[in-house]
Amino acid sequence: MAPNAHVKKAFRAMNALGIEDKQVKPVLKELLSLYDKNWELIAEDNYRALADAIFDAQETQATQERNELEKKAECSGSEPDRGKKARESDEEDEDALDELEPPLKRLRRRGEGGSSSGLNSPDLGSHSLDEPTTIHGGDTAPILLPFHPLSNENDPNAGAPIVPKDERFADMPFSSTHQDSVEIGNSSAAISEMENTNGHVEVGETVNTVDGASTNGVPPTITERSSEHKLVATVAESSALELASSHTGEVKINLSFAPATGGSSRHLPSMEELRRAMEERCLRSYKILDPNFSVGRFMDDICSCYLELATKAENSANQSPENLPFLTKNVDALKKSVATMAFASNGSSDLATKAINSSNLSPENLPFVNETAVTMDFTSEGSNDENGEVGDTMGLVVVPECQISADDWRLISGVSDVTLGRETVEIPWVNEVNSKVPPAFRYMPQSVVYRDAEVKFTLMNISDDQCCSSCCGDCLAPSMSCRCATALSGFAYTVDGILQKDFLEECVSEARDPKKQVVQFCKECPFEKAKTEEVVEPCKGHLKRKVIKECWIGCGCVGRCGNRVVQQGIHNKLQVFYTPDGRGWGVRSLEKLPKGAFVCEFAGEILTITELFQRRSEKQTSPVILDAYWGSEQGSGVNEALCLDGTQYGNISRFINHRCGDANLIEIPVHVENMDLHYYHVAFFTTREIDAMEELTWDYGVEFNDHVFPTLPFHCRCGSDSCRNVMQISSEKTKKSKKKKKA
Ligand SMILES: C[S@@+](CC[C@H](N)C(=O)[O-])C[C@H]1O[C@@H](n2cnc3c(N)ncnc32)[C@H](O)[C@@H]1O
Repeated sequence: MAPNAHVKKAFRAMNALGIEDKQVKPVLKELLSLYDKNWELIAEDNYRALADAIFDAQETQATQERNELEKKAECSGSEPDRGKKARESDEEDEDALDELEPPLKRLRRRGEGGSSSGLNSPDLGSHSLDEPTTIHGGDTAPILLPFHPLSNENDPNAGAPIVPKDERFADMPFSSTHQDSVEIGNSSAAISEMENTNGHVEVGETVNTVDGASTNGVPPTITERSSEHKLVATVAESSALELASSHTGEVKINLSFAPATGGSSRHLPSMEELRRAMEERCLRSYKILDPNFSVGRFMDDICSCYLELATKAENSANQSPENLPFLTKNVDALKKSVATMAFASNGSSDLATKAINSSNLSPENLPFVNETAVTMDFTSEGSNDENGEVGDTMGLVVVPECQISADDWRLISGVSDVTLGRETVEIPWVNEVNSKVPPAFRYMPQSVVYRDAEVKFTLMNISDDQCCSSCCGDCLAPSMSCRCATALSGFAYTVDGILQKDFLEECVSEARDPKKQVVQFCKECPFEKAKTEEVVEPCKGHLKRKVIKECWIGCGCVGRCGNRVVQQGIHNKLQVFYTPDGRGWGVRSLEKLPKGAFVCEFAGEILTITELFQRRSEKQTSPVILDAYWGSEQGSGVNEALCLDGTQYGNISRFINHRCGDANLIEIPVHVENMDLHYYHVAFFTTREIDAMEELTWDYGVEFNDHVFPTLPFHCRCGSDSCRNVMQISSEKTKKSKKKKKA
């Protein structure tokens, strides 16, 4: 059978990148099944997903081959002349590495060749990175943006969440894990990581008006300015690195450490190091696939554009601020900034705003890191006054510290990874519904004690029966009799790193099937006590749960032991997206997940229940109560009854929405560090196979007729057939109509 047109096109696009058919075929096959033959998704962004997948496959293969090489080298290593051998093997390794790298990556790294128009028409063999930085005009390659599946005219559902498959149980039970509501988009209340970072950033551009004579003797990397915001000092550091410059050298981009952060004592990376690192990152983070792309040239282009725009302004009669290139296109940020004041003094604040809006310069491509200052250097005619105040012509524009709100900052910086690089995988966000950005919070991959919670991970308190010191290698190997596993009733995980089928089924039925539930009652419930009401109410009961014990540092096994899953962190491709049906942000999986797969844990501040109640009067909370052992023989002291609050400090799980009864995730207590009954990790696992693009949900355990803290009521839109909110509303209606009839 002749290959269909889709297949042909895909092959052609990959061939254009120098990828052979035999490399394309297996990956395409996999992708087709993963995307359920959705060619639209595969073809999006010039077959970006396919190219990505091929690179990933090549990288995996390369790593494997490299590991094998290393292993072989280790085995055959001989003692004499070690230094020379090591040097030689380093060089060989580098060469081998180069050989193993995907061809496109190699090209990009060395600046050999490239295409002139992205994936469709590569033109290998054009500019080298080492060439003079004079490439302008139309031959710059397009930058492919991160993959955000968008709905389109033909397929309005593309990118929309796939409604989870039903997996119903009769009569929805009470669950003792509660989740409070989080105010959507209430970013001003929460502390933002970005705000924090912003506190250190000095972002500015200077358009100095110094004539040629006055610049004599000033090194080209030094910016002339006299702002009270001390950008001069920042750039005048001898450790400044010149990143790029315009063809004529009039415009430069310099990078230096801010002196206040002690940056001057750091190692100053070389241009080559920086370029390599950035190009790797561009490939990884932004999926810039065009072989012609080079960070160096991109920076040079910024300089050239800057010069072009400035020259235009110079030539125009009024030097309109519209022509000033801003490092921000966010109006609100500048409304509050010195920039606005500067223009206002000139009677041009609205023009400043226009200028901001018209700026196409994307700051995400500039190094806006918290310890580093970026400056642009431009020399033209005119003058600044001595105090650095902005004169009548082009002026210094500085966004001062702490003036930009978190939302502004995210808009400006285009931060697309909600984890801020704190997980081993990036988790992008996308909003195809409105212009909202994710709420502000500080991302932390692990829970951290807020203040009083008694959580100790001392080596002293890991008793022998809580670790497997006599194990070695992988505890899941058949010959091992691992204590961690035997402390409970056997291993929860399979060798593939997913939950054992039986274990999962039991967890699900224990949580959802009233006949299987075991509810424990406290003599004095910490929760009821914390309410500080005159009469302490009786305990409402806490669901007993199956728990997992993973191996940890006291154990003799290897880090890759199969009984270490949750502690390895998130590894699947997830995305935060804005739900189209009024549930705010949610999380979906970008790839198919098997049943029983670990997705993420619920990380947040570890609070005592007392702290939770104190906090409740001041802030919104989003707690998960760690009550799996409450009501068992071991009582809970005041500082031992704990919960996790992910509202202000948390991880991706704070975005996971609720679904009544048949959610596709289940939370399972996992002991990692020890078997402390008061603190454990709460890990989410899939209850069934998950499709790519399907939203992930868990049952918060909220009772919609229970208006008692911590369950702040929300109108449930989970859409489940067993929605407790819908049932509750209809039962209330029935009651009301019965009452009416009686009356
Ligand atoms: C932990 S947050 C989940 C993330 C949240 N959607 C957001 O935008 O940040 C919980 C809040 O999300 C909303 N939410 C979660 N599940 C919902 C559902 N099934 N129906 C309506 N709102 C829901 C409620 O406002 C709830 O208080």
